[in-house]
Amino acid sequence: MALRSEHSTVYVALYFFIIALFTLTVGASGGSGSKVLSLLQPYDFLYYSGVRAYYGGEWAKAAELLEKSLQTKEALLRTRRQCHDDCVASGTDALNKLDSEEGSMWDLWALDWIQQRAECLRFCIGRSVTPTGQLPVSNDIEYEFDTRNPYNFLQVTYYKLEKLKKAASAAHTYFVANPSHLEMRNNIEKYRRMKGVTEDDFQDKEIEKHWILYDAAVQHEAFSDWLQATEKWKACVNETLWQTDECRVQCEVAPQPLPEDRGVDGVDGVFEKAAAVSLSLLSCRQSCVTQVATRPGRISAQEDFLQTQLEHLHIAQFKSGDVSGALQTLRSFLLFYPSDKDSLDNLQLYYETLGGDAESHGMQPAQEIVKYINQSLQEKKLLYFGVENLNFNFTDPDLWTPEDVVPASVRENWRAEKQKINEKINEGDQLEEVDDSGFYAGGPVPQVGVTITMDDEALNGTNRVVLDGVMTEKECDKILQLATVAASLGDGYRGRRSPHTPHETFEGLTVLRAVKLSQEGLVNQSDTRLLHELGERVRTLLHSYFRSPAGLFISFTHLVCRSATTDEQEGRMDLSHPVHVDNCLLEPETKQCWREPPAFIHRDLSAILYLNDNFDGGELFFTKRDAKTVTARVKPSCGRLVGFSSGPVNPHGVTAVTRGRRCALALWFTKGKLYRDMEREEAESLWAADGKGVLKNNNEEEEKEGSAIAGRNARSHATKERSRGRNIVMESKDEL
Ligand SMILES: O=C(O)CCC(=O)C(=O)O
Ligand SMILES: [Fe+3]
Repeated sequence: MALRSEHSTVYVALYFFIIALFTLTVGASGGSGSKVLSLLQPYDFLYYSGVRAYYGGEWAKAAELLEKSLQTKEALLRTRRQCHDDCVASGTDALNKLDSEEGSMWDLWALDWIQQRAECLRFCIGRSVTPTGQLPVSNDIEYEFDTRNPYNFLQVTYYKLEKLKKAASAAHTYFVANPSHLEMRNNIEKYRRMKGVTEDDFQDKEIEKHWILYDAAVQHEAFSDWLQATEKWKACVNETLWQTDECRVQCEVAPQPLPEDRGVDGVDGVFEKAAAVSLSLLSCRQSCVTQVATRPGRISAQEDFLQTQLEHLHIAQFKSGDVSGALQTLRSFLLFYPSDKDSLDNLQLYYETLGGDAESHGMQPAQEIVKYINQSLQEKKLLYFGVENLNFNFTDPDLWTPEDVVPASVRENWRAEKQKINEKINEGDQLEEVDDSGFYAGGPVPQVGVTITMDDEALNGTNRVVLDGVMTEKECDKILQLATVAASLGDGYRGRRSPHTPHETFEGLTVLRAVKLSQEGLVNQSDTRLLHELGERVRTLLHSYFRSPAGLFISFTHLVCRSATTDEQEGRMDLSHPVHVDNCLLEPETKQCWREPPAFIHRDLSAILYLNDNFDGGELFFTKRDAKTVTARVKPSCGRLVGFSSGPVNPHGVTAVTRGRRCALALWFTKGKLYRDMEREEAESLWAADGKGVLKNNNEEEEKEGSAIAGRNARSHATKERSRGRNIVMESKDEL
């Protein structure tokens, strides 16, 4: 990627620029140099120095500087926030005069107020931060911190310093924001197997509290624990409001780029310029809604984030018996959506239950929500005025904005855009059957005894196939046995609730884990070899059947068993695996599929090899892009293989497993060598290292067990080709 190599140039330029500024600052401070040094230094300078130390192999220094850059950035945000609060508290004088007798000089009092606030902030921030530390950082540095890249450097640095717990935490922190980073996933697996590292060490250092609360609330809901759910949703709403406020304050106190000057042709007088500055500020504040609602590692924000929380809170309160609380939350929600039919019906129901009306119960909407909405509405009014009359560009982050706030001309533009989207959706309907994966079903099946049971036509779709006879009964038994033993030994997934439904448990085994277990003599080695070989068998079959235009590499293999729990299973409405597409995020409403993380965007071909049929439910089904219209169903049985291209032509899910245990070997293939399964190669090299390996070790540079970590680093130099362009700054820091 061009961006990556550009970075190094940017770094060098940035480095000299910062050095020059830094030297000037320290030089100018003369005798009071020590005072300057005790102030907050520029965190971009610290980061850059840390990166330099990293490349120089000065690990202790690199760790110190990188840590300090993160801490300094955090301290800078806190300082600005504190100064904002102090200056707001002490700066009411000039504002009061706006309402006074001398109101005729309102413009001067307003300017006086602005000047006082500016002076207060300048003095306050200057007490804690060096002048260079106050300068805005470049977009590149912002990008580095936003994508948590300092943790990418830190994880290798800690590893070199043998601080494994810290390394595990840094790796995890980075991975949360970069979930499709394969090398980091591999590293994390390695840390997991290292002595002295425990599950608790995988801590996200940058985790935001509202996401913890959100996930906890959803969990409590899944288990119908309504009291706990209420508590968590309440805390989540408060935390979301607080985070939004934090973000909004930074719009005021952090340096902002001035709106573009229209140059020599510019006709802007002072008021036009001031209007542009104020519109930028308001737009920045509004964008905080999106910022707070975007999970790390995701590109898009969660729509209606705060409003969704209120809806959930309302239901949790009602279910836990707090009807007054539910009524108050419902009234808060109705401020956003005053004509929402379900909410109005519920409101009526509450009035009837409690008798009287809301006022008679003192149930006003929450004050914070009232304030939030009033503030936001006023900002939107100003912003839309700017859009209509001052050529300002503004993207409204909210869906709840009332129509009458938006000027007619802007609404007209929206309507035209919506029309375009509808046309696209219709196009999407027609495109539904078009697959641009490059696969073309219908090739030969090169294995004796394997038959084509269902093709595209029988499966009602594109690039889908069901093959039978891929495994013998004996082979199925062997792999089922392997799954059972591994689960009883405690694989990572043992006894875990399924990530998809609370009514099932989930066990999983990878090839590498199986090899390790067989090395320890805990499972049968021939079973492990079979597990490995099946990957190759399926690859050969599908490569041929789908007439794969290029090489096909195994990207991930997972032996997965789903078991019905002992709870009540009757009348289950949920799915064992909700409808999804394997390589993109399906949005059934628009029939779009977004190829962005956390989807596994490198997956090109999917395969599921079934091992048994002695369970109830658990059928695989394909749907249209609406995720509702079922186009085909497949009942699992031993040796049955389903193969399909991983893209948007093949949304699929699994019906609830209501009795017994359903086991299958899931395999994903990729056309990009870059994304081949490194764990598989590691497993192969373990066999080779044992001296008993008949398997080919594709990776000549791979080091032997015991120095596998160092080996990966050595190798990454030798395989620059593979990693180039994937890392922002350098190849070798990614993979251990
Ligand atoms: O087990 C199955 O039949 C399908 C599983 C699946 O779709 C997946 O893991 O992505
Ligand atoms: Fe899938």
